[in-house]
Amino acid sequence: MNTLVLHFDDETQEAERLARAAGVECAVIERHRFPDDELHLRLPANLPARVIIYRSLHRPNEKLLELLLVARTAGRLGAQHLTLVAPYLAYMRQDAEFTPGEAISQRVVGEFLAGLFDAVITVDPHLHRVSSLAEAVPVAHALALSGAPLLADLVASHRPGALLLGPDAESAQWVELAAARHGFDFGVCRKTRHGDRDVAIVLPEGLAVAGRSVVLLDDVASSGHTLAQAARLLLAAGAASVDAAVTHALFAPGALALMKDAGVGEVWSTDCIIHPSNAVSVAPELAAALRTITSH
Ligand SMILES: O=P(O)(O)OC[C@H]1O[C@H](OP(=O)(O)OP(=O)(O)O)[C@H](O)[C@@H]1O
Repeated sequence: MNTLVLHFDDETQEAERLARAAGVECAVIERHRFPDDELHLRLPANLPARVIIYRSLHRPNEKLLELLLVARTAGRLGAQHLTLVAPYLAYMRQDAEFTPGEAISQRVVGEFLAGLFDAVITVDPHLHRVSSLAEAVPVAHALALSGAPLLADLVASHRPGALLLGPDAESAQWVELAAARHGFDFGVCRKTRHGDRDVAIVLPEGLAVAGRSVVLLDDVASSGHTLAQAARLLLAAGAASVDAAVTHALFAPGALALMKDAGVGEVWSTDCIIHPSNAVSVAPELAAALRTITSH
């Protein structure tokens, strides 16, 4: 055994899926919380040269400290090459100082991770003003995969003939990819964000939605307002149905209810973030990405 996947006990299934797909062993990191809230972690005592840490970084704050403890300990226990597989990568949205004094969290967290790991693999990181993951997380191997092909296949099997719609300009990349893969009709809305839970959306001009089965495709659903607002407009314009497919099921409390109230039917997601809407696993893609790193 020269490669091992390490994971925490709340992501056992996902880490095991990855280990199976990659053909490597996996082991759990034991975690105990002391009465004063400090963490006690315990890794397998003898580690191989290559270690992969599986940690999806939604609700990230404590997880980042765990990664510091794990990575430093893994190095002491014999690991020579550390890969972080973080299907959801946190703190990628704040990539600039929009008002003076703000932390540029993407840079700080990216440099923090680069100080711990030799390679980072993630899926659909929310990057805007930087053009590649390596710019945000300056490691030797920074790989950003996309959940869009998997979601496209899912939509093709559940809603053949659907009209695919991206809720904002950013989503055009995923909608175009999915449309090219299966020949869906598609369109991209315009979105203006006024606040965390306040977005205005304009449907694409001239796109006929009446009677169509529409599937909204996006990278993340968080408060659910983007998808809910798009669904309201589509149903008001005569769409026969509106479903939604997202890579990252962040879903803040109340988000799903909001979307259902707006008329969204099915909600599908990848297993990047564990959620009842998970309908497809990214493990095979993550395993393929791992192989490209280990071949170096
Ligand atoms: O469920 P919600 O709370 O509506 O959030 C989800 C939306 O937020 C993100 O875009 P965002 O509006 O942040 O784009 P921006 O980064 O360009 O502001 C993401 O791409 C979704 O479209």
